[in-house]
Amino acid sequence: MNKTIRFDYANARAFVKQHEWEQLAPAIEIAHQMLHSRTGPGKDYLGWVDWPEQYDRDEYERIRQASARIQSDSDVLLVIGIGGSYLGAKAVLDILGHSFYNLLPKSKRRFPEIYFVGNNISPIYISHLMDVLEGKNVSVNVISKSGTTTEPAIAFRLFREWLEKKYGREKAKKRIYITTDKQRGALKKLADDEGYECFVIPDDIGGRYSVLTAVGLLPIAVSGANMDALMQGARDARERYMVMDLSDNPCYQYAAIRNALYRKGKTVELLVSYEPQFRYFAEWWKQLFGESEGKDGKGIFPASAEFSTDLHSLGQYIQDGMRHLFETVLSVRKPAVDLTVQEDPADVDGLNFLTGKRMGYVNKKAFEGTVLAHVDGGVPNLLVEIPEATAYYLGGLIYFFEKACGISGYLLGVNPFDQPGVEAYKANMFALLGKPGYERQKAELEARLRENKTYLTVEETAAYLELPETFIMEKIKQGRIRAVHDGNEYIINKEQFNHHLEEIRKLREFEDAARHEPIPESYDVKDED
Ligand SMILES: O=P(O)(O)OC[C@H]1O[C@H](O)[C@H](O)[C@@H](O)[C@@H]1O
Repeated sequence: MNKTIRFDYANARAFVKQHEWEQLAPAIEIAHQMLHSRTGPGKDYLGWVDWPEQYDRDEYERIRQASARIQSDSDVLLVIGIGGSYLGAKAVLDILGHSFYNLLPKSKRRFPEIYFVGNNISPIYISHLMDVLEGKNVSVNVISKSGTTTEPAIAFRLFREWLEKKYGREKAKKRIYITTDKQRGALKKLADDEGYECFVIPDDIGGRYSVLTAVGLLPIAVSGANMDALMQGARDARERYMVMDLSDNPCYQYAAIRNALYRKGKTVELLVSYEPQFRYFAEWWKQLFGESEGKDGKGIFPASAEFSTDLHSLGQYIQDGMRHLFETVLSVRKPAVDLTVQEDPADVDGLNFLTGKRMGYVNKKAFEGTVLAHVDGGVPNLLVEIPEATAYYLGGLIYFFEKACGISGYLLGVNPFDQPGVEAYKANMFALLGKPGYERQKAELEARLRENKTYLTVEETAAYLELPETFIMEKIKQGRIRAVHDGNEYIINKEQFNHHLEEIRKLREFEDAARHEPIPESYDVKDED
């Protein structure tokens, strides 16, 4: 009989009155109904609810076969994707794998090194990764539901070229695996045209809910992790967290208590772990809750911390700073490996009282002491504990948070399954990059950018004043515009000279008007700082 994931909110109960808790029960029931009868906002994105039961078995088999192929013909798998298209796989790999897996000698490693890329726009990151690939056999899994996300698309261009250079176009095709929409999108079309093997992100599962689909499963399978156990864990969790009754459903209790805390000003939730292997699980969780709840001017801000590391940096704030925090500690009952503290005859650090103690035990005491201190400091503490860091419990944990997030979003009164706010920066970025169709926005945004700057280069000053660069340069050289050398270029402090910008413009008008007459010597735009 499998053990269960434990949720304990005893260290938060002092912050929530009994009637506040009881009053949430009917709201939980409504949220449960909305989710299960598919009547709430975002109802077209509830495919994840029954996915652990209803996933496509044929595709699952194809994932297994593709992973075996990658394991046999590749030293490296590159996983290209961003947000929901990489965080889940990275989280699972980090927890189930070796902390330094990619660096292990080949004799200690049975499966390919795995690197995640296309999750930033950093040329440094990509060129450094290319250095690592020298002399290695590489396969690529490109993951994008929309197929048009900028970061993975740029990375894919670069690595596709890299593969084609190394293997030739035809052989490269056998090393490219695409995970995208079933029918639509640029990536799907490219995959069909080129004959890349394709896996599906179902229409009714959003990116942040997709880790148990091909999105997460292919990289997870390549890493050698047990995807059957992962799915079984999620399946059992689905069953376990189906109960509508708040008093008997830990998943709903988590949703309820965080909502109760939010209502009284605890607007930041810190997901805390004492194992660095959970770092990316927290990143996955942050996207899950951040994109699901942060809208309509509402939502708990999901943040994370790693203890005891961050107790030496953020610890002061958590203990003593603004009281808008609560913590959810993710704990593993039994560490996968343990070490013993050695005796030091000189006892220079005074720690001989720990001699013979297991490090896992010391970590546990750090955790227990911290919880008490933080609760005393006014930080409610929740605990989510898994028996062991295995694929089975991880599958359950993923489902626990996915469902809690959906319910929590409904309690908050938002659509937990859309993310309209993510588009704003994208539209601006496209406009600034000159994407066709964005011409009007481009001019407006560039004007705003110039307006918001303190320092302008010659080029920016020229654009700002709509004057030729040569004119600005000439006036700087004549000493009529004050500028300072910054490396090879001049920069102009716009704020300092703001009241003169108009005069610089006039200077130009004078010149234009009196093209044949000299500019009056007395007109000087130089000024005190
Ligand atoms: O899978 P993709 O379509 O490339 O999307 C990747 C990510 O980017 C977007 O900006 C969304 O906000 C995320 O929810 C999504 O996970």
